[in-house]
Formats: sequence, C-alpha cells, structure tokens
Amino acid sequence: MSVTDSFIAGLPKAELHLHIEGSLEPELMFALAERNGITIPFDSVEAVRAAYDFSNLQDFLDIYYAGAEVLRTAADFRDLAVAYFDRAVADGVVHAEIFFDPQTHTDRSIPFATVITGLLDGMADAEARHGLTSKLILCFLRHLSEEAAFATLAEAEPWLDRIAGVGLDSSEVGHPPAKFQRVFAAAAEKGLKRVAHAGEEGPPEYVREALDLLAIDRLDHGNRSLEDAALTARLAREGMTLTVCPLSNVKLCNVASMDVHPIDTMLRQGLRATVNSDDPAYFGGYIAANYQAAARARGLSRDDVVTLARNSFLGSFLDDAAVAAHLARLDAYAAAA
Ligand SMILES: Nc1ncnc2[nH]cnc12
Ligand SMILES: [Zn+2]
Repeated sequence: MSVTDSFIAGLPKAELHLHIEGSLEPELMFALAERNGITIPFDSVEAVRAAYDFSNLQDFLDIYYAGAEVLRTAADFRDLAVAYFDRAVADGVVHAEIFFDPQTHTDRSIPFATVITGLLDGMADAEARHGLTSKLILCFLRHLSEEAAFATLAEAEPWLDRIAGVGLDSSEVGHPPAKFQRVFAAAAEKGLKRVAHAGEEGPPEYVREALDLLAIDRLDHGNRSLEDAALTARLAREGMTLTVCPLSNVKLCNVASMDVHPIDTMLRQGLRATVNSDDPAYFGGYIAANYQAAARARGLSRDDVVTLARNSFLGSFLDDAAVAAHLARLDAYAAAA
C-alpha cells in the first residue's frame, strides 16, 4: 500500500540525529541577533535562506558555525530547543535524542553551563507541555584536537547524569575516528553511550574505525558503508542502528538526488536504518518531510515507514520498558490508520 503524508506525520517516531544548532531557523536567528545586539551579515530572512546552497559538508559547516554566533544566553538555548520540540511534536516525534556542540560555544567564551542549562530547560518544557521525552548527546568537533575533546569531557563532568552519550561530528574527511579513540574510551568508562558520524563523506574504513576503535552504540549516517559488502553484512548482523538523513544527504551532495537515495536498499539489506533531519533549518525540512521525500522518491510502502519508525525506538537509548510501550503505540497506530 502506498503511504500518505498524513500517515507519516501521525506516525509515532523517535528522532535520533538532530543537531540542535542546526534547527536555528533564520527568523529566530534574526530575533536573537536583535535581542543580543549582534549584527549579522544578512539583510533579510530570505537572504539567509538564499545562502543555504551547499556543495559539500564543509560549505554547510562554515555557515552553520557562523549562524550559531547569535546564541549567547541560556534563554537563547532554551528558545532554540523549545522551537525545535514544538516542530518535532507536529511531526509525530514522541522522543528525541539531540546533539549539541559545546565547543562551538565555549570557544566563543559562552560557558558550558549556559548552554546546557538552556537546553535542559527546553527539554523540560517539551516534556511538560507535550509529553515528549528527550536525551542529550554531547558531540566533540572532530576538526579540533583530542586534547580539546578531553577538556570538553572534563567540563561536562558536573552534568554527566543529564548527558546520555557522546558523539563525533564536524568535518569528517581527514579526521578519522582513530583520533578520538582515547576520549571515547574515557567517556565509556564514565558510563556514557557512544555514537559517531561516519561514512557521511568519509570512506567505509572510517565506519570500521568507529565500530572497532570507538565501540559505538549507533552509527550516524553510515551511507558509504554500502560500498563495502562485508561491512554492510556486519552492520546488519550486529543490528547496528544507522541514523540516516535523506534531505541532508541530497543538500550536501552526498547523494545526487532523492530519486537515488539508498534508504530502501538499506532496509532490503537488513540494516536497521532510521530517518532523521540532521540540521532541518538548513536542509529544507523536519523529520516528517524527510520520511515523506524519501517515501515518495523511493516508493516506500506503509510497512517500510512503520519499520523505519520501529527502528527509531529500537535504536534509541530508552530502557526496554519504554521501548516496548512506544512499539505498542506504534503498532496500534499502524493497525488503526
Ligand atoms: N551533517 C553533519 N555532519 C557532520 N557534522 C555536522 N554538524 C552538523 N551537521 C553535521
Ligand atoms: Zn549530523
């Protein structure tokens, strides 16, 4: 059976790959710039959107880090998170595990505590108003040094009971997972989960390093794993969750067009693929738009999109009872809709 946009929007789902700084819409960017007395190098919201034309990951990252300049106070981080959660709820998200990049802020002298207290406030607001649960994943910027990552982990120490895991993002090629093996081991010793971007632009070898050297619990993107049949078989065998981001892949030119996106190939090869929005303010759509675009272009069935949503709960860091409760609600939705 073909799948409708409204079925997708109402489908209970978890979002597992979302950079909170990447949910900064141009309207909020202007509002925060004004509130904080900052001048930004754009005349209008339309001019900002027009600048979002990327030919690779680095093109995007340059603009994304510049955009984050307007985030200064705990209220800014709270407002950013509240705006994301409001949009996510409208897209059927019932649980979100969100990335934040503390180094983007601490390197501008914004205290770690300012960032995290604002985000935690926004998370509490989403749970109170919408019943949406969420977890935080602290990402190390891989273009920076191992030493800087260790310093960030040390700064996070007072907050570790409110951080579910660590991740690895930013410029992939030239910064292999091996560079962060020791800091990931230290994070594991502190009881933190581990995820890493790998195989977005980098080769399958980076995915192997993420598995073998970082002992990841989840693989962010992972698209280029498909170039290596043995690696693909291993990911399927090990039940590794891939957090795939279709609109991001097209916008960053990692996939030529949605018509050739490999999301259906991933499912057919037995990979536990999920669909996510990555940096929705920059890539043209939130999670439902990602499901819808991929479903339309690749002819996904209703069962396929239910499988993607099921995978999002199975791949989450929720406990078994919470996962079971979400799966029961998902099954009830699929049976009734
Ligand atoms: N898609 C992406 N890849 C790597 N780092 C990122 N930071 C924000 N979005 C990212
Ligand atoms: Zn990402």
